[in-house]
Amino acid sequence: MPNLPPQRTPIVISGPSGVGKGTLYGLLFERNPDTFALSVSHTTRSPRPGEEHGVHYHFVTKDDFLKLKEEGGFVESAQFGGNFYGTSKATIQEQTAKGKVVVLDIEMEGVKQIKATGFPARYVFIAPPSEEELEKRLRGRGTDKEESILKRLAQAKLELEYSKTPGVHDLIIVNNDLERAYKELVDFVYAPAKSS
Ligand SMILES: Nc1ncnc2c1ncn2[C@@H]1O[C@H](COP(=O)(O)OP(=O)(O)OP(=O)(O)O)[C@@H](O)[C@H]1O
Repeated sequence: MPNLPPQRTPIVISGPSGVGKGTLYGLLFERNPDTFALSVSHTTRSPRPGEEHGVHYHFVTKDDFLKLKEEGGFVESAQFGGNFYGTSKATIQEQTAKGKVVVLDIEMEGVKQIKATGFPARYVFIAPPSEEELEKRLRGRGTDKEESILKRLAQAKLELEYSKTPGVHDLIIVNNDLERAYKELVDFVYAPAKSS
């Protein structure tokens, strides 16, 4: 039986690359089966080894991406590291219709766009214990070339700055100890619905 949270509002998880977002919501999915669905983004970047179309991303051509964007098919889209990324409305609607709590893994510009549209969501920011530790994790992960690591670290500084803006996020979790960070996430996600 799915362990459904009292609130079913989609959860937007953001934070610098390499901070452990995927690791954290991976645990959420694993420990609460059939409850959550990751919103699969569209991207024009090439798949990394092991990434599958429709599972990790919808891999599309630049032309197809721009056409969907023009049609207003994205709740957010951004260009990062020379590629386009976006979350399609249809993807969120399909998963919500299936009864899932949708989790969106979104970078900073996307967060700003979704907030501007007034899309109902709960915003969680994952912060690193320090910039040094973030660099260590990015290198330790072994998926990125040096140039990409440097770009991600520069972007991380901007994201950390933005995360300090009051009222942007409903919860900020410092991902130091993984189990403690997980507990903060799960307590937030399963918090009783607020009566307003
Ligand atoms: N609390 C933690 N302590 C130590 N290492 C961690 C912790 N959380 C995650 N990591 C490690 O940090 C690396 C980056 O994690 P992950 O790939 O989940 O980051 P991400 O934020 O999803 O990155 P991206 O946005 O680039 O996909 C991984 O090697 C992961 O195992």
